[in-house]
Amino acid sequence: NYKSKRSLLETSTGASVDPNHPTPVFVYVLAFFSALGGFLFGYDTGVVSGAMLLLKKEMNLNALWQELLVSSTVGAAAVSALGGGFLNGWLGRRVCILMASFIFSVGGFILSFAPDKVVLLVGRITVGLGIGITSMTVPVYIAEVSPPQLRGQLVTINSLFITGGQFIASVVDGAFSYLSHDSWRYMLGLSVLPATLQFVGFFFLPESPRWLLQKGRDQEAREVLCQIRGDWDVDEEYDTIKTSIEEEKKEAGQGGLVILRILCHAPTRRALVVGCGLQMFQQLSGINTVMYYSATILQMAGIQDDKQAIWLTAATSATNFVFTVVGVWLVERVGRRKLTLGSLLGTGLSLTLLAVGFLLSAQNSPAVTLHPANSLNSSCSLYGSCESCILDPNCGFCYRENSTEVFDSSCVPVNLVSTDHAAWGRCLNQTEVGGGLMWAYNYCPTSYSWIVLIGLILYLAFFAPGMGPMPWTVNSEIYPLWARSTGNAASAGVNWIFNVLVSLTFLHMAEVLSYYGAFFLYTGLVFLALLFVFGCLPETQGLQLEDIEQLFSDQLFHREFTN
Ligand SMILES: O[C@H]1[C@H](O)[C@@H](O)[C@H](O)[C@@H](O)[C@H]1O
Repeated sequence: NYKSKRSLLETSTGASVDPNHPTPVFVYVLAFFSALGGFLFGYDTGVVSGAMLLLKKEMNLNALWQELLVSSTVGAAAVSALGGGFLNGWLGRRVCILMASFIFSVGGFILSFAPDKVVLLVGRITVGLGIGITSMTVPVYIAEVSPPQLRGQLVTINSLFITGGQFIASVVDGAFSYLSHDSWRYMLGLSVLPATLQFVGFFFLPESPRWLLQKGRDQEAREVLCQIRGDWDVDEEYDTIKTSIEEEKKEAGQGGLVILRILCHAPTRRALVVGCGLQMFQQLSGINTVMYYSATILQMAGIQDDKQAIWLTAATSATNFVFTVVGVWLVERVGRRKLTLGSLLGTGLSLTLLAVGFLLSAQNSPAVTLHPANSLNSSCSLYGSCESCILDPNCGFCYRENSTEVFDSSCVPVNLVSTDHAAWGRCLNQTEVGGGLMWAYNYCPTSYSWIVLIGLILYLAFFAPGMGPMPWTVNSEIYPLWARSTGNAASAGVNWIFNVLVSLTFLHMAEVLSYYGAFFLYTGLVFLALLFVFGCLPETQGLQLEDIEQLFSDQLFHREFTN
């Protein structure tokens, strides 16, 4: 069974894994420069929301262009992650990282000097191409240079840099939003700095010894191993990698498309199912929806100053970042499997709480009491409650409130240039109106907001240590060397494809199912994920990469997991 197989593996390679042996500082340097790729991934996906608030006014962007500028990056990342597998196997991890940081720098320049929206789109696509390659290469590189007992932690640091990048992006968005003219150029262009740092750094850093050995560059591989293992005896690790490459050649054959060989060879096929499944479920848990709509969620919770919205997003990404630190700390203490299972359970319960909060708010949604004369030719006038009003992206809720109730409320069209105001009427220029008049776009005043707020914080606290980083960490280790680039490319591609799908469908889904329906749906998906992980994910902690394939020699869902 699984447990005895694991202990067998531990004794077969245990000799080379001495947890008390000091790890050379050089490995941390490698991990740091690689994880700058994670930082860029996080920064460039995170910075766009704040930049968009300014861009849509300055460049007069309609909804389609806003959507294009946000989603094109994620779409391009999907394409380049899939293509990155081939580049990775062919040119090596180091050249791919150099290439990605170069692409990031070029993208950053294009974005900061963009004269119009078309050039902006080119810049966003360029940056996306960099993100895709980075997202699949960096975890592989870190996993391949790390000693087994530190591998989980070092690869998870890359995820910490992703959430760190998202956090810094939201702080930069907040800071530059005070400089009105052209400040989006700084927001989007700042990523050139870490990209250049990574490019220069990687000029001096070595290629992965495993890739070198696979390409028959044995001498170089041995030199790199000596460099990254300090005064350890590298003979055993060197021999294990070499033998496993030879065995792999015999077992899985050599010719043909790698993806077909992965699919025809049962253990790698199972690993691919696990890897892609984890990445799919990560996105289906709704992380990016929760992060993106966190400002709205917090507004519902009573913080109604629009100027603060950008800082509220920073608070959310800070929470995501801080709890990823917990993941880095736990991954080598409790292992990948328990961490992921615990995280999913907590995420599912928090989503239930979020959904219940939204449900109670919807059921107690304030009624529309005023129907201004000129609203009759707009669809907004048809809605009878705040809930149905705000689910229509063209409408907002204009109202007064005292300490106990909402009154004098109407549903009116939103100003399409700035959703901070109505298109006409009492809430046309909210700042001048005063007198207790409020404008709510995307949310309703509710007294159940505290449930939603607690749900949001718990969601991030549970998601960030496990389901955030583990799909990346596990994918970096479950494939044998010959299948590693392709396996990671496929699973990273799945991650990006589901990222696009979830973000493009959320608002439509909310229109049909309302917010609580959408969150109940995510809850259901998370419980499915729990079953999937319970049945399929073996523990890879502490094992040498070359031994992990054996964990997939049994059927998925049929294993006896005692861990
Ligand atoms: O692991 C990361 C992380 O959790 C991010 O916060 C999220 O935006 C990404 O989509 C995900 O891949």
